Amino acid sequence: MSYRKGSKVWLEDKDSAWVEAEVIDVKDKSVVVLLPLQRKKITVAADKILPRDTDDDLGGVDDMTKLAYLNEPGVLYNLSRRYALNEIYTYTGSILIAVNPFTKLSHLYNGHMMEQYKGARLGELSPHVYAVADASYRAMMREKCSQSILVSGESGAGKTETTKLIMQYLTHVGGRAAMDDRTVEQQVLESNPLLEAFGNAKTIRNDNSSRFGKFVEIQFDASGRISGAAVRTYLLERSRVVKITYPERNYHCFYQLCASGKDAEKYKLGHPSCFHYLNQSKLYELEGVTNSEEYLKTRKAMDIVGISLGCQEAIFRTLAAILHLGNIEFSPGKEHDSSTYKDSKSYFHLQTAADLFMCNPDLLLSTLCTRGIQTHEGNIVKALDCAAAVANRDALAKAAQLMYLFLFSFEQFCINFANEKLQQHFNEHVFKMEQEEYRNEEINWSYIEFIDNQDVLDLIEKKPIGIISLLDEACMFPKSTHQTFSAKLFQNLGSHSRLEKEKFSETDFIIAHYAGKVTYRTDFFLEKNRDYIVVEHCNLLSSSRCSFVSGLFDSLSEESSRSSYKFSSVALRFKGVLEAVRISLAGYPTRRFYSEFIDRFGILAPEFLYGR
Ligand SMILES: Nc1ncnc2c1ncn2[C@@H]1O[C@H](COP(=O)(O)OP(=O)(O)OP(=O)(O)O)[C@@H](O)[C@H]1O
Repeated sequence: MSYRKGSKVWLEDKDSAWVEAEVIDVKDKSVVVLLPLQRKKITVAADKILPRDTDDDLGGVDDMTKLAYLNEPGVLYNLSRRYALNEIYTYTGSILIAVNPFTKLSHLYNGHMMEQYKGARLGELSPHVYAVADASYRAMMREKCSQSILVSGESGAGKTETTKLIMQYLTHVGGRAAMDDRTVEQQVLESNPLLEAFGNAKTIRNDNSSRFGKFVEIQFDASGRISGAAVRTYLLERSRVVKITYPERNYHCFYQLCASGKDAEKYKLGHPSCFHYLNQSKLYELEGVTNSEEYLKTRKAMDIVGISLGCQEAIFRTLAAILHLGNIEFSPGKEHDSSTYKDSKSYFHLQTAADLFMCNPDLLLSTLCTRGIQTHEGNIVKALDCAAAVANRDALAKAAQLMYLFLFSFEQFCINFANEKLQQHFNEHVFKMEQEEYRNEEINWSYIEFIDNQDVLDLIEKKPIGIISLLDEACMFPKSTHQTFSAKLFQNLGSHSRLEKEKFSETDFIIAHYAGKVTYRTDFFLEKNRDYIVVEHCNLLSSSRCSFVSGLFDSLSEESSRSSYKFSSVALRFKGVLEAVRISLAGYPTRRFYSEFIDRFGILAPEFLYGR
């Protein structure tokens, strides 16, 4: 890009990312710019500035592709100008960007608005999440094939709210007339409080943060009416059950149950401050939320989605058992390095937890304080000291893992692999749509280059030599350790441009992902990949007469809170959006309606203009 005196530009800035500037002198490889707001002149390298749109439309544009310069500062500036006017939605072509308003914008979401967007072409009305939902509904009806809407963003960005709005819209256009029975759509919407009670918790960023991934499927019949729905959840953050720090909370359901009055009494529960798994953070209430009312809402949601009373009872009994389990403390036993319950208070919680789990208290105690080891001579039982018994207790509460020191790395690896897959899908999708548009407009164009992350995907999933294949292979040999796995990894893939060895470790590796480099600790990779479960815990849980327990624990798995933040540093926050912008930029990014174009540039070719 060449600049001239008077060019309006953006200058990179440590504090505010980008500031407005104007070129006042151009030298060989540098330029002198004036910062009008700061009233100073500075000389900077030419690659530190980017061109700025001079068409100063104060309201911003509703589609980024209308920006004269599609670059990061232009995109951010446009979003902020719109945000200032409460315009939270903006398109980038067919992608909708939503900026969380953190306040109720009731004029945006109501029956009247839904009617407005029904059947309207994408882009005809102001950008809105209803428009995206409508476009996919129409595409499904037209093409007779399934459609997917991907909602992504960092924690607190508004994914859950957006998903609910999409569901509300789809139930509006695809809903049936009210019947005397509960409708499928009602059940779909009503399942939200239920999922939130058991899978959401307060975090630093979000009072109601979903600590699990969610895949919502809504099925329609040939006439476009909703015929069924399913919600699949995965990757619950299990470590939260046993460990929380201020100002976060454990899962909402625990506080709800403690505030449930009679039910709490039945399960010998009291104020959350009495329970180790809840009192580590000393924060029990949420602003604007009453735990006892939320409990009733959760129960109602359970009724609506058809969970029987018996099953509801089993679920809450299990939750109560977990809280009692957390209060069992240990002291050294008679033998060296052994442990037992500490005092009568701990015994009370042990007894209560066993009652609630519906298992034998002696079996529960031995499960907590001993560990079976397989040897050539057969099985032997090893006593656990107090610290190990505590870890074992927490592992039982989380229902699988023994230690969580480096626990997250494998999950982080899986999540980032999924992100790579999504990124590839996203690139190809945007790219294909560009192609299609050029074809429709009969525009000559040449192949657009875009960031292809196939090499990262090959590194991870290629057969027979990729990280996953090598890991699977290592898991088949009982003598493998994470050291032998890492050695094999570097031996086979050490020269791959996306893989590096961590300098200060023999076994950690680094992957250069599309969004940046991430270090993985391999310590628990093998165990995790084998889906390691402490045998004693399985035995205890399967001895339980409560059928729900095994189901609940089966479905639990870990999610790394670290990883969810990893890809969301400020610099990477707009990665996906900017990639879409980059693809547009490589093609024909500036789009004007024909009439607008003639208005503005017609004067340059009057003969052509008037000839028409
Ligand atoms: N469209 C919206 N209108 C008003 N408020 C919103 C909107 N979207 C999000 N919010 C507010 O932001 C909060 C966080 O949003 P949400 O829980 O949807 O984030 P999330 O991306 O799902 O976060 P997490 O990944 O932590 O679960 C909501 O509780 C709500 O207060």
